[in-house]
Amino acid sequence: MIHVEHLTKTFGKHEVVKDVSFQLEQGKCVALLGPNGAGKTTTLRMMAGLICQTDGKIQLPDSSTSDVRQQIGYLPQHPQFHTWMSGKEFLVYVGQLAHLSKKRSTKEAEVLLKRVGLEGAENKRISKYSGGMKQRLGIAQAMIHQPKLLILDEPVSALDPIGRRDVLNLMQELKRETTLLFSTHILNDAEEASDQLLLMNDGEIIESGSFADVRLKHSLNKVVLRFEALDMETYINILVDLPFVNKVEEKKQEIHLYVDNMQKARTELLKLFSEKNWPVIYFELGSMSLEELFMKVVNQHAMADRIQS
Ligand SMILES: Nc1ncnc2c1ncn2[C@@H]1O[C@H](COP(=O)(O)OP(=O)(O)OP(=O)(O)O)[C@@H](O)[C@H]1O
Repeated sequence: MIHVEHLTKTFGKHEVVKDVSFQLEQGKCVALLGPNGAGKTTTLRMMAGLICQTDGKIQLPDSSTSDVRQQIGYLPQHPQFHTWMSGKEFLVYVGQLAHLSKKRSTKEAEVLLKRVGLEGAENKRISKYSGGMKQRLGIAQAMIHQPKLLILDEPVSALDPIGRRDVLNLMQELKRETTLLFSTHILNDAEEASDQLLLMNDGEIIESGSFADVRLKHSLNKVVLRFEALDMETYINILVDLPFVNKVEEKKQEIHLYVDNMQKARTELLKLFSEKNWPVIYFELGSMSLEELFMKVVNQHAMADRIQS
């Protein structure tokens, strides 16, 4: 376990990370989500040992090493490379900065270049690399000293769809061997790549847990239906009279039902579809897009803050 306890950072009078506590289970991949300015980068930079916290502590698995950076690999939001170097030269150089011998660093570099899919490009100058290749090289440099925790700050936000896909696939592989914490504001990427989320807003963690649990907690009493045949009126006229349905909305080719009780709605609707032989092609319970969920939690938090003050 990696424990972050009461982490706080103040710049001048501005408290940008406010008493943040969370735990990262070893071998998990966790997404740190939040709007611009929420405090994600500041939190990650404190965890990476790049800036000092004003208060609180970060406890890593191996407490015997005094320099936490030996246990942590970090990819900054805007990584910088010596672009006149080749990918391999750069990795060997970074490995030596992380106190590996030249021999060990060269060996690790060769293994990592294959792992991140830069085989064949290892002797090419970094200036000739695409954005996705640079990002994969950035991940390799963060892993050269085999850290226990890999921290990636916005690893995919600046990439085109192909680069994004490559890096997301790589993250899927890496999470099998190291704990991974990455920040993003691309919600679908977060859900695809990670097991858990930490949602940050205005310097605080306002939601955490698995995506499934968070979705369940904030799910709406709403059912979305789509039918193969588009005679919407017929369906709506029947659905609107069901005792557990409060409201029916027609949205493009979907019918949205707002219901009292999700369990009852599920059972009764399935019975109805079967009795009437309705050609249902889509049936979703408690639906809310990730964006809606994100906005709901952030707005609830802002509202609670306003009421308190
Ligand atoms: N060195 C600094 N000095 C003063 N204020 C800072 C410093 N670094 C960050 N901040 C402020 O701290 C707040 C949080 O910034 P941070 O970069 O951690 O947010 P973020 O969630 O990573 O945002 P983004 O998604 O835009 O990168 C912002 O208001 C920012 O202006």
